Amino acid sequence: MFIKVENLTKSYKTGEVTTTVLKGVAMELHKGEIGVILGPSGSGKSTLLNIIGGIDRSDSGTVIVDNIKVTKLTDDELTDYRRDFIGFIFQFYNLIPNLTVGENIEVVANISKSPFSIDEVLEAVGLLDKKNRFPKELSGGEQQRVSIARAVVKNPRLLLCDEPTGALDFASSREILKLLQNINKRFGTTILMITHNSAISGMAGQVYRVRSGEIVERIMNETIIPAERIEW
Ligand SMILES: Nc1ncnc2c1ncn2[C@@H]1O[C@H](COP(=O)(O)OP(=O)(O)OP(=O)(O)O)[C@@H](O)[C@H]1O
Repeated sequence: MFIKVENLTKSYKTGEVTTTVLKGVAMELHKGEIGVILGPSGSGKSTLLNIIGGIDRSDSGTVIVDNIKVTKLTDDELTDYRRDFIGFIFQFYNLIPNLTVGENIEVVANISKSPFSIDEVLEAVGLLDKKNRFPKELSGGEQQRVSIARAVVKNPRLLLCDEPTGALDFASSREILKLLQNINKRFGTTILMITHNSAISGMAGQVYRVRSGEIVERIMNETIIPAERIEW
């Protein structure tokens, strides 16, 4: 199993108040698969994704990604794990405004162990002709495509997407989902994506529905819907 999460718990303490965010979560995902985590706001989706990606730590339980016991890593090992294995895509693109599209991607390629070529990745996201533009000269959908190229260029073993279409209109969202499906096919990248939009779940091999810090449903899709056919 490529991702294996067992009995994961996490609480946050603010002053006297303790909020239990994950209550014994278990999930798994095969190599090369697209998984979706579906659930309402505040249900613990980002916390789960961040622990899998080594941005946050659990209180107890285990996360194993490609045979790496993430929950046992030291802080330094977690930094290497994030840099070498994980690509992150967030709702907001976090591009560096005074660098061009090409340079935004190059920054990541330069610190990667076995990066893809910048032009190959830009071509895959359909932005090769905009390589010398600055982020502010692009639409929101195009900026998100740059952030996908930036996450993919390092040749990550796992791509983690937190509401990647959250800031986009329907047409741009569908383009982004199509692109993620293409990246999964073309580079064989395993993708785990958070959304609160249940229409998106059709494009995934597996869907985990989260409610109040618990997995309440696991759906295995026999047929995967091409993103261009998704409607909402
Ligand atoms: N650093 C933190 N300190 C305190 N509470 C936190 C922290 N991070 C998250 N929480 C709380 O944990 C709960 C789950 O948050 P999380 O972001 O994982 O949910 P989510 O399902 O991703 O929500 P959304 O879809 O709104 O992003 C929320 O009640 C949130 O307020």
